[in-house]
Amino acid sequence: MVKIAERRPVQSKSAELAAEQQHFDLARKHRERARAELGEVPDAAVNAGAGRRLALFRRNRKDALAAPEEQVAFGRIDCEPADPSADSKIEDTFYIGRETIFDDSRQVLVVNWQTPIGTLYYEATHEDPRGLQRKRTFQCAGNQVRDFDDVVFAQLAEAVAELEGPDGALLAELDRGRTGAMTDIVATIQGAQSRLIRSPLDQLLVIEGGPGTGKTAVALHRVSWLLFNHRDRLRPQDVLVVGPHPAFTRYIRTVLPSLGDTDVAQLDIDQLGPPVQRGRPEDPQTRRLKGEARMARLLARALENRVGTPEPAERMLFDGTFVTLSGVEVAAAVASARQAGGPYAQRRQRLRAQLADLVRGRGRGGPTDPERLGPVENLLERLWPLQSAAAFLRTLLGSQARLANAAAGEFTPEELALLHRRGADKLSEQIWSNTDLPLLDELEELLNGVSRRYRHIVVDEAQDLSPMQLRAVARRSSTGSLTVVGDLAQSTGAWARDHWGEVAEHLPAQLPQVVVGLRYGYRVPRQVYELAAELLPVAAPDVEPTRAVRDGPGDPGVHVVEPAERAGRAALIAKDHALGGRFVGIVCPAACRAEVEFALHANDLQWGRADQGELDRAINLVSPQEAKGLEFDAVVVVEPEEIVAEDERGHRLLFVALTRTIRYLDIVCAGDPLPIESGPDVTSRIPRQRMVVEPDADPTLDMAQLDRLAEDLAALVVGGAPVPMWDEVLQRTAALLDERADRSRPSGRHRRSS
Ligand SMILES: Nc1ncnc2c1ncn2[C@@H]1O[C@H](COP(=O)(O)OP(=O)(O)OP(=O)(O)O)[C@@H](O)[C@H]1O
Repeated sequence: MVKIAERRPVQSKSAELAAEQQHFDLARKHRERARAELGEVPDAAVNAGAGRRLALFRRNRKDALAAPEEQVAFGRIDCEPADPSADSKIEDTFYIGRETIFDDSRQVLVVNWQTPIGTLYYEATHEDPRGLQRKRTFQCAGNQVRDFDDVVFAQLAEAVAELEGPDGALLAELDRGRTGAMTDIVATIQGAQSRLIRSPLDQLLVIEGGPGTGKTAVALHRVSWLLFNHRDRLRPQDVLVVGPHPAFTRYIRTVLPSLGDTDVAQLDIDQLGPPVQRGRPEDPQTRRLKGEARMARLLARALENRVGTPEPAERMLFDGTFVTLSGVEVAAAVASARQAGGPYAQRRQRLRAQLADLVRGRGRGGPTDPERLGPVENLLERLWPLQSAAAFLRTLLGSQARLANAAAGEFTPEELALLHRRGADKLSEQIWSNTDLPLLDELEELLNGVSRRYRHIVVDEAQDLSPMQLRAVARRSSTGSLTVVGDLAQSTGAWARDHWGEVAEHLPAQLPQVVVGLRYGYRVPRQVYELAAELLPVAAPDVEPTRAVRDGPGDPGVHVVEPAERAGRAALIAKDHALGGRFVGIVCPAACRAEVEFALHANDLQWGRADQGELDRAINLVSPQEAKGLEFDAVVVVEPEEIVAEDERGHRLLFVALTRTIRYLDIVCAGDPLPIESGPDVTSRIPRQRMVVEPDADPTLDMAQLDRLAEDLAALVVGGAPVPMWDEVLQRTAALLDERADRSRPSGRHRRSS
């Protein structure tokens, strides 16, 4: 089954490299043979369905194979000989790669990283070598072996106390330039990470750890490992990965396919609810209230309150024949539908069937033909109205009386006032806030039952989710098997948490709940982490700092400037990094957003917008909230005091902003670069930069520049207001421009062509 190699005599490194290259070439030849064979499987199948499944199987297998130019293996392990005293010492050597490769006599040339043998590669340490003599890590260019590093466990045990520090391969990997897409880490998974990746399926596993400890990477590799090792119980379609926002989901979406797992659903938390128009802002108090678990009870009661009471006699006319049902018998049918379990729509069906039976029963003469039961439908609609989640919620929030009825003493009048709002005249024009989405999802469940359930769910950045959002996750779990990922020191927003128990209490409880931490920081360079960690005593005193595994190219740059220079300086620093070929993130608080966009534009720079799920430019503009989970080669943090002011747990938000870089950090500010003392209310002392757009036309402005200016303005409008308000924004903009034109040119108004 496995390749057994003769113990090699000690060779020169170049001879060893040549031998390794020979093995790599051989394995590649057989990988290509396997690829060719997949293309040659005959199409003939017993029927069309089987043919389609066969074609899909072939396509998936082919997609899972690494590209022809990719290296066949990234490591090798040499096991201790079974009998070291025997004369002819034979050792087992296994090459570890992304997929198993056989030669044509079914000898294994490369072993898949997800197998128990692959696990040895990641988890052997000098303290517990797990029967290994040596672990070899290859450095390759494509399939060409350039070099390798060996860890000989016996020697290592003598030489070091701790193996979890970075090895050469890991450092090289961490120094790789970033793009807008996360990549897999199969070649350099660390021991503690490996243990989490292959930890049992049947549990609710919380993976916690500081920024850049690899939580997301581990959770995604865990999905791949579980899919491989639990093929009998888990198919890709049984797994859901939930992220905090669209930019994050886009950022991670290629990792699983690169591991060969193509059909795993990856959604951001707001996609769990029904698809509706979003963009309504919500004040923090209402946001907090709408996230509370008691909202679920309010919705359930409100729905039950919609069920009507019959008249003392319900009279219906069927093709000239009157049928009368007594209010008592109809009420009994309603009561039995109320008591029946299941979603509202299902119980409505049950009531319909009961009413139909009643009108046909005991010689009453009601029609048997379902087509002719119109009057029953009318009664049903009056007693048990059919409704969509959106229509129901709009009506409920728009009615003080309905809210008060559903509150059942569980909400104060002030809280009900926070919930009450006038809905749009038409349902199609209703704009929903993000906090409405879990309410809609809850209603969808109450009305129709959840449509899709998964056997394993990963929830990333879970520390911020409200109880209502967690319920939306929980109801999609069919087994209680979850991987929950997060960092309490990065927990901000209306639902900032200090304990994992506050999250887990809203998740399924049928399986054991286990919290495990990762302690080594792979992303953030030591100098940057040390600066950011100064916030921890204020931001999250109970959270243990991580240990950064590597140094960065230098200390963070701190640029304290006049407010008027702030945005321009940030843009120029970002530009310099981008010209150096770096992937740049400008983490910018809302208060400085307009000035930074203006400065980028003035410098002729294009930028990606995380709020539109884009991280596709060399320079990307990201809010501190959107920055969660993301990383860049270089990060420019604008005005830390404003970031602190943006959230009740503002120091945590700043901690997030400062820990997004893998190499360079620049802070550009007019206030304090590291406002440890300040709280959310102190920023009034930072002079605000007011943007002044002079209406005088630049005589050199050409059509292309005009178009670009228009595009930028349009992007501001799109990101700043919901679609139905665009006209309003544009009219106000026009009025402002008129005003400016009047002020600067007393003799005339600027003219808009009609
Ligand atoms: N074993 C590893 N080998 C190579 N790179 C790694 C390893 N572990 C983590 N990384 C890299 O470190 C970076 C941070 O990883 P990841 O985003 O998973 O961290 P995180 O703990 O989820 O961070 P955050 O809390 O900021 O979201 C990523 O670029 C990831 O690829």
